[in-house]
Order: sequence, then C-alpha cells, then structure tokens
Amino acid sequence: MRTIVADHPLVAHKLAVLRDESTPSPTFRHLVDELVTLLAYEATREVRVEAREIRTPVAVTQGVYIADPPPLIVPILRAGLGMLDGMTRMVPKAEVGFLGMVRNEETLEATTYANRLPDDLTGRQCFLVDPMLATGGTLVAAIDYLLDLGARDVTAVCLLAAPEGLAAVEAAVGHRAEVTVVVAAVDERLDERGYIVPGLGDAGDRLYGVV
Ligand SMILES: O=P(O)(O)OC[C@H]1O[C@H](OP(=O)(O)OP(=O)(O)O)[C@H](O)[C@@H]1O
Ligand SMILES: O=c1cc[nH]c(=O)[nH]1
Ligand SMILES: [Mg+2]
Repeated sequence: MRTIVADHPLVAHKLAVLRDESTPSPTFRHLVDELVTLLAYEATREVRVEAREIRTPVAVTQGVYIADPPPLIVPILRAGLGMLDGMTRMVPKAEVGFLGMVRNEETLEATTYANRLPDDLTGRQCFLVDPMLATGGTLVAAIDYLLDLGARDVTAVCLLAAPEGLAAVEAAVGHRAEVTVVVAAVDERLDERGYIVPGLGDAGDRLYGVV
C-alpha cells in the first residue's frame, strides 16, 4: 500500500482552519471542497490516459485524454459527500457510485446502509472519498466492496488519517490489490473514543450538523 501525504503550504493552511473548532459549517464545507481539489491533483497522477490526434489552430498534434472506461468516484456517505463535488469538478468524465456507511460510536464497527455501485468493476480505477480514516474499519469495508466487484486499482482520498487506521487498511487489503491512500496529513493517534488526535472532530457533524 502506498500512502501519499500532500505536503504543501496551501493544504496545511486550509487544514489548520478546518481543524479550528470555531470554524463554522459553511466555511468548513467550502474548505473541504477546496482541499479535495488539491488532493485530487495528487490522487489522479496515475489516472489512465490515452493519446488522440487533435488539430490546434496551428498544427496537428497528440492530445492526452482520460481513458475509457472512466474512473469511478465513490463517496462514503455522509461525510464523503462533502468531497464529491470537488472530485467531479477535477475529473468531470468520472462516474459516481455511492456507499452509505456509519460507524457505531460504541463498538467502532462500520455498517452499510446504502450501496449503489456498478455490477462489474474489472479494469476500473476507483477513487473512494471520505475525510476521515480513523480505525480504518469503514475504509476496509468499502475497499472490500470494490475488490469483490473486480476492482484492483483503488485510491482512497482522505483529509486526515490516524497511523492505526493506515496500518489496519494495509494489513487487511494491501495484499489483495494496488491500494493508494492520499491524505492531507497523518495525525498522531486515536483517542479512547476512536477519534483522530488532534483531528478535526466529527467530519460529518461539522459538514452537515449533528443528527
Ligand atoms: O476509520 P473509522 O474508525 O471506521 O472511522 C471513519 C469513519 O467515521 C466517519 O463517518 P461516520 O461513521 O461518523 O458517519 P457520517 O459520515 O455519517 O458522519 C468518517 O467519515 C468515516 O467514514
Ligand atoms: O476523528 C474522527 C474519527 C471518525 N470520524 C470522524 O468524523 N472523526
Ligand atoms: Mg460522523
């Protein structure tokens, strides 16, 4: 498994504002949207492309286009929805699948309440988006869905990861496929409630309110 940390002052600045507990929800949503476009730049570095001839006003040349079949972007609801628009803005050709998953805050186990994915992901490059990789339980389950449908090239785009979560994902799925995790930062640890420290709190609640 590869972990790529988007080490850039613009990312660090936006992340600092995002972490601040006084940042209100509208600003939080806007920053998540901006951050994901910066992470998408790293995450799509190896997106499959094909060359096709184009005619500029001056000459004929080869243009580079994102290849078919188009990449599949899969936000993990709820919090992953906050990253969807930024991803599709950067890769408009992408198709979108959906996974609704929630972590039980007592047991920390993830359960799935919605699943809308293509039937066959053989040969598809898949991009899971979810701001938080904490214990890794949610991401492991999400990657399992994609691998079971035939995907072998999966990139997770997250804002924050805990070292424990990265290790859990590597142990669970690293040997089954090419998995890349792109993050804005790897934080220190998890606390006793399974929250990322220092983190930014509950990403879903900060995006959409406490429900
Ligand atoms: O790595 P894990 O320990 O599994 O935790 C990470 C998950 O927790 C959060 O979602 P949550 O379950 O709070 O759902 P929400 O997006 O609806 O708030 C987050 O967006 C991840 O999906
Ligand atoms: O810190 C955390 C851990 C899990 N989910 C979140 O939204 N935040
Ligand atoms: Mg939540």
